[in-house]
Amino acid sequence: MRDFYGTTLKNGLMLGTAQYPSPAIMVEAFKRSAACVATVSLRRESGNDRAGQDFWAIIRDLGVHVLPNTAGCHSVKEAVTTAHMAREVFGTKWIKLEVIGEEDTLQPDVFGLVEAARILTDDGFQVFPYTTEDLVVAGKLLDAGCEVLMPWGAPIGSGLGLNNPYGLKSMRAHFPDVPLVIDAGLGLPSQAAQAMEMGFDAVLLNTAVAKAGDPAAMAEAFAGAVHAGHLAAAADPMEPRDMAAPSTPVLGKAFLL
Ligand SMILES: CC(=O)[C@@H](O)[C@H](O)COP(=O)(O)O
Repeated sequence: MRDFYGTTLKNGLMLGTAQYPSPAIMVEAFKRSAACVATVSLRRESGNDRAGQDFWAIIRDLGVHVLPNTAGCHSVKEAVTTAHMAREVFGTKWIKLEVIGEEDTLQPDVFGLVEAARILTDDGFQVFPYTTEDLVVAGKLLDAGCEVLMPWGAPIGSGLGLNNPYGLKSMRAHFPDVPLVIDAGLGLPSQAAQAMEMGFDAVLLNTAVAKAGDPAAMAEAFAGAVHAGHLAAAADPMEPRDMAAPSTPVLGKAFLL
C-alpha cells in the first residue's frame, strides 16, 4: 500500500460515517470491512450537544485513521474554518477538503479548492482534496502542497461508478507517484474493483454502504472487491486485444488425415 502523508494504510478502503440506519450498524460495517479510514463531517455532526459528542466518541473508538472532511462547505472561508475546528476536535492534521461549487452535481469548485488547499497546507494541514479528473487542476493542487489527490468517480451520492474512465486512467498515468483515491459516486463493489485494477491506491465511499439494505454485508463486499482489484493491479493484467488469440495450444493436437 502507498503512503498517505507518511502513513501506510493496511488496505485501500476508506468509509464515510453518515446516513447509516444506526451507529451500531455503522460500527458493524467498519468491523466487517476492516476499512482503515473513517471520514467524518463536522458540519453534519454538531459537537455542541451530547449526541454530537457521543458520535465523535464512537468514531474514535473505531480504532481507524480519522479523516475529517469539509463536506457541505461552499466557500474557501467555510472550508478553512471547518478544517481548523476538525484539527482541534480530532487532533489530526489530515483534512478531506471539499469546496462544493454546484448544487446539482456537487461538483467541486476547483478554483476555491486550490485556494483553500494552499491556505491549509501553509498552515500545516495534510490535505486530501476532493477534485475532478482535470489534470491541470491536479497539477495546481500539487503545487499548492497537496501530496494526495482524490478525484471523483461520479457525483456524490449518485452510485454511478466511474463516469470518465479515460480521464481517470490519464490521471493515473500522469501522476504515477502520487497517491490517488477515487472519492464519491461508487455504487457497487465491482466499480471499486475497477478503480483498484486501474492502479488507484484507495477508494472512499459512503452512500453505497450506508444506504444498502444490509450495510455491514455491503461494506464487506466492497472490502473484497478492493482487495481483488489491488491484487489484480499488482499482478500486471494482460492488455486487451481486438483479435482472437487461441488460448488452447494446437501443438501436439491429433489430426485426422
Ligand atoms: C462522506 C463523504 O466524504 C462524501 O462526500 C464522499 O465523497 C462519499 O461520496 P458517496 O456517498 O457518493 O460515496
